[in-house]
Amino acid sequence: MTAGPLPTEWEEARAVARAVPALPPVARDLADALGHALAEPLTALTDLPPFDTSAMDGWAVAGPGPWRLDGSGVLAGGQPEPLRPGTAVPIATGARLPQGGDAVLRREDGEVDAGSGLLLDRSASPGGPAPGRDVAPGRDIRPRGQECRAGDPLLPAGASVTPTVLGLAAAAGYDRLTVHRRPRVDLLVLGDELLATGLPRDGRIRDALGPLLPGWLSGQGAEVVGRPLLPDGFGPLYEAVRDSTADVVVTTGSTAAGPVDFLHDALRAVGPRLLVDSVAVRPGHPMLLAELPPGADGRPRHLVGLPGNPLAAVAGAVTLAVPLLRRLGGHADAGPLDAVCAAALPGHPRDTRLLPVRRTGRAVVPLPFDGPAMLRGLALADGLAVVPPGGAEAGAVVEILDVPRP
Ligand SMILES: Nc1nc2c(c(=O)[nH]1)N[C@H]1C(S)=C(S)[C@@H](COP(=O)(O)OP(=O)(O)OC[C@H]3O[C@@H](n4cnc5c(N)ncnc54)[C@H](O)[C@@H]3O)O[C@H]1N2
Ligand code: MOO
Repeated sequence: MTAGPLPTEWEEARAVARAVPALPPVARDLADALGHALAEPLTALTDLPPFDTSAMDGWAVAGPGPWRLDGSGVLAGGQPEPLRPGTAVPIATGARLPQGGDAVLRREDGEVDAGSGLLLDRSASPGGPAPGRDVAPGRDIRPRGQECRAGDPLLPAGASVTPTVLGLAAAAGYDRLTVHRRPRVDLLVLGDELLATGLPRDGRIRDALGPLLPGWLSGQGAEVVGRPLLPDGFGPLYEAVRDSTADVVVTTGSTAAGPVDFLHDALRAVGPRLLVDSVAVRPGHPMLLAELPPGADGRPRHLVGLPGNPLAAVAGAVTLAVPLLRRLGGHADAGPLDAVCAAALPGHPRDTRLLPVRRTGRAVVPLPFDGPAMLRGLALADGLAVVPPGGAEAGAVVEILDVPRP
């Protein structure tokens, strides 16, 4: 009997997966930039606000009141006439403040005197008008440059482009962003026993990973380009890996030493460098990471081999595929997310364990149905707890790995 490969420690495996350079920068329209990472810092192209702006509906006023009304009003998007001292003009929230205007009197604080036609500030006396009181200069004005000046750094390179980042970039004047290219992934799902539709029958079961993994990986910035179900056997797997032009090939199943586990043979034939060949983690220990021969652009390509048991495949995805894809896509590390254990989390005697957990308040509890072939616990989970060898006691702090949500 031959001994298996020496497993890589779990933290070390994550570090190996992260040790890749980011893919090259590309320009993308805002509408196509979501989920990418910024390849350059986001710098304001304009002052924000770009001009002095009314923060409220009311009147723009010039100097102390009472004020004579002048003009029909300023709406957002309009170009106002200058205001002379002692005059006021109706103004809408977001409208540009007229030159000479030094405050905004809110609609609910002002009253036009029926006799004189003058605008009075009645904010000091809820019972009635208080002629002569002045709204303080600067009141309810958003001054030009309050949020940023043109040239100010808004976000560093490596920031992930979220919906909020798209909004900020648009506000700051951008039509296009320079982002890292998204890693392209070929997902190869292996196993003659797998059915794509219908009920399990005749010893065969449904493929759970074809439906599960694309959403998980694209949520990490990857573009899943191919996802065939491959039959067991050396030939189909070898050809699919050899012919793939994706940045990353992700396989499921065939990592262990069963009679139809051809992944190691196929890899030997393609000629990669094995970077990780099994990890000291449960479930998922037969996972592997290999550097494939370079593609047409000379860049290294990678293969992540995930075990076939579905929860073990997810453990492999979060350990190897997620850090690799985040780094290829140029995303900065978010830093670990920690939580307190509300109850003891069971561990493995020697290996790290990744355990589906649910949040209760600010703490986490383990979920049942956490076997390597099960997804029932994970489907209810808020995250995967990283449980050290021997387990974690109630009150201990553990790292939590995110699970995707819509
Ligand atoms: N003698 C040993 N046997 C096994 C070991 C071991 O160390 N020594 N490790 C076990 C562990 S742990 C795992 S995990 C699996 C890894 O197996 P493979 O990666 O080779 O995967 P398969 O043999 O193809 O399948 C395992 C299991 O998972 C089911 N499967 C596969 N793909 C899917 C899918 N897409 N959707 C749903 N279920 C899937 C498959 O039917 C098998 O039941 O090896 C253990 N054995
Ligand atoms: O570790 Mo296996 O990966 O238990 O299912």
